[in-house]
Amino acid sequence: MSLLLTTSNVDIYYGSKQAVNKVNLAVEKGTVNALIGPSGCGKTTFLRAINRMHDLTPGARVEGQILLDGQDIYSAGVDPVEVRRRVGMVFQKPNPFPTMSVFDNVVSGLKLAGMRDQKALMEIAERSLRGGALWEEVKDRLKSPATGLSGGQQQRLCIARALAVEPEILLMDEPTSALDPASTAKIEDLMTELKKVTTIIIVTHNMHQAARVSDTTSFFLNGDLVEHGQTDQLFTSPKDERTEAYVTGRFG
Ligand SMILES: Nc1ncnc2c1ncn2[C@@H]1O[C@H](COP(=O)(O)OP(=O)(O)OP(=O)(O)O)[C@@H](O)[C@H]1O
Repeated sequence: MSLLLTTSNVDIYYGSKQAVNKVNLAVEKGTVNALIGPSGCGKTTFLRAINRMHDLTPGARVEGQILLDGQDIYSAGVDPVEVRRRVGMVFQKPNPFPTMSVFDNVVSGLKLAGMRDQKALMEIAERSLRGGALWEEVKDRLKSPATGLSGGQQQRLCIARALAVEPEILLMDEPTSALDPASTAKIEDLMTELKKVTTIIIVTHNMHQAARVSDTTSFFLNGDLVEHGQTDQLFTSPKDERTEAYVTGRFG
């Protein structure tokens, strides 16, 4: 295993309000890492810092250091667009581009980057849709509108779209919270496959989901990273009494 992402003393502010305090976290390549904690504890705020999404939020500010493969993604001269290619994101609600076909959704990032070779685009679309466990369901309707897919299929399409540009990290912000149990199970199964090609950081409200899918878990409370560890250890023998209270359902 090798370290892929390291955050050092990361503070995040919205105006004068501090939402994340001095977070130090190390993520190994090829793992699934869950961020858990009660509503408003800063999970999403921290996740969005990892691909410079806060650049787009007026008043938001990130301090400290986030190293991706040894490079500080906030240092001068680093292009945020390139950071977002290296660090993809899947949101709570599936958000395929509504006017585009299934195929065009998957290859949209590559086309934007200037790729025109149809054969290469088709190969990447197939590989990405297979990666998103969606190929068999859509291979005969690649030119149909993406909005014709079910919610669960749309979310797997968004995963395929993220995979098409070969991200080193895939951020997932409660990716199954808008889905039914069968679609949720498909995406949970998929995560185990995805870590062969990328590294996942997932925000989830669902502790059972964190326990099922992740290798490590980080417990956040009031903007602090209270405890980080191997998922089994964190759920069965937490070191901090606040973690124990949360994982045993005493609050949150
Ligand atoms: N754009 C924003 N402007 C101002 N404050 C914000 C903004 N986004 C989030 N916050 C605040 O920052 C804190 C952390 O919010 P965040 O969404 O990161 O929490 P969370 O743990 O992801 O919560 P949830 O589980 O409910 O999604 C909260 O107090 C929230 O109100």
